[in-house]
Amino acid sequence: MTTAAVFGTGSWGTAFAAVMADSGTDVRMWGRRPEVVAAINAGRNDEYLPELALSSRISATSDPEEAAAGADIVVLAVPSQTLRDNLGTWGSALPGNADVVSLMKGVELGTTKRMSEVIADAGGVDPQRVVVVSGPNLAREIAVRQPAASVVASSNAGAAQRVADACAAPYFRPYTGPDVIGTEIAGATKNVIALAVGMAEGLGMGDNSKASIITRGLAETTRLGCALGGEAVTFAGLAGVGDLIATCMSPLSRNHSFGVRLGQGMTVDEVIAVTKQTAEGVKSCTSILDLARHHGVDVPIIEQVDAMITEGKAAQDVVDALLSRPRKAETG
Ligand SMILES: NC(=O)c1ccc[n+]([C@@H]2O[C@H](COP(=O)([O-])OP(=O)(O)OC[C@H]3O[C@@H](n4cnc5c(N)ncnc54)[C@H](O)[C@@H]3O)[C@@H](O)[C@H]2O)c1
Ligand SMILES: O=P(O)(O)OC[C@H](O)CO
Repeated sequence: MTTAAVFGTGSWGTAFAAVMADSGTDVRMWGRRPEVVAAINAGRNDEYLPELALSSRISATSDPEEAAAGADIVVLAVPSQTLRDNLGTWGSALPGNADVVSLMKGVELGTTKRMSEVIADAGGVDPQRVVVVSGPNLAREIAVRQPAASVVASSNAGAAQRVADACAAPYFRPYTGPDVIGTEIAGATKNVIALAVGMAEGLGMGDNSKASIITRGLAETTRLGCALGGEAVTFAGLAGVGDLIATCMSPLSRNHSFGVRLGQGMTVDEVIAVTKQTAEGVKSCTSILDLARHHGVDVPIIEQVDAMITEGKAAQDVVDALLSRPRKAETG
């Protein structure tokens, strides 16, 4: 019997806990808010996933030691920019022999580290034990057991296989792979492209415009990921184009919805004020742009999203800037 600990009781931490429970894995969740912990122990997490009745295989605690004790797999699902501080607080509770899974889709501000690098760095975890799960996995669809697939990536094939075994459910199909860098860059960057697509939708643009941003967004995501050491094939797969389509097209995506509001004319601060959950692209656009500049990669859409988020550039000016760039060959 596999036992997993899930750190983070938000949408995806809870939905992934439910997937693992449906796979036959016992799950203990750690949450910082006592009312959410109590709700989970009563079989619900209504604040994040009101449609989900939790399995009796899932329990919760506010004590990180209790959550992690004896876990074969530790799953991390807190907002990306909080991971380092969290690991500083409870990283020492993680069992030395557990596989450590990142569900997070962000790049750390300041350091430009991917989440697997932060886990190794701040959690003292051997990179051979780090696994990344990423794909078209909108939590609210998974919570009602709609079929979806995902990528379980690790440089250690055994670790990827163990995690895939612990989350394979009748409606959730994990595919293993070795490309940690590509999987993480694809997951973090699609959030930024979804902000741009949402912004276009908010301006009243239709499917041609959105498909154009998605496709050119995939081109710059692939360029960046490959420059960092990722494999091009990853960007054509579930963690790449699969997640990009889901996030850019779905009203369930927080990043997409954030972009729609910007396109409708709200300011960044106004949107933040009405956004309760994590929209990772809002913070990671700057760290991803920093990564791209450091590696000399041209990322015009990410650059414009960053200007919209950090400088308050107007949505229409973003569109004008993108359309007035010098023309070039599509593959260039
Ligand atoms: N929701 C999805 O559909 C989905 C799917 C795949 C991946 N992800 C990724 O999973 C990660 C988590 O997203 P989510 O949807 O669960 O977010 P969420 O906003 O629903 O939940 C975040 C959780 O972290 C907690 N939290 C917030 N600040 C914290 C802090 N400083 N310390 C500790 N805990 C803190 C919140 O209380 C909440 O329990 C993100 O990187 C996201 O991109 C989300
Ligand atoms: O709601 P978002 O925008 O964080 O996207 C959720 C997932 O990453 C989709 O796979």
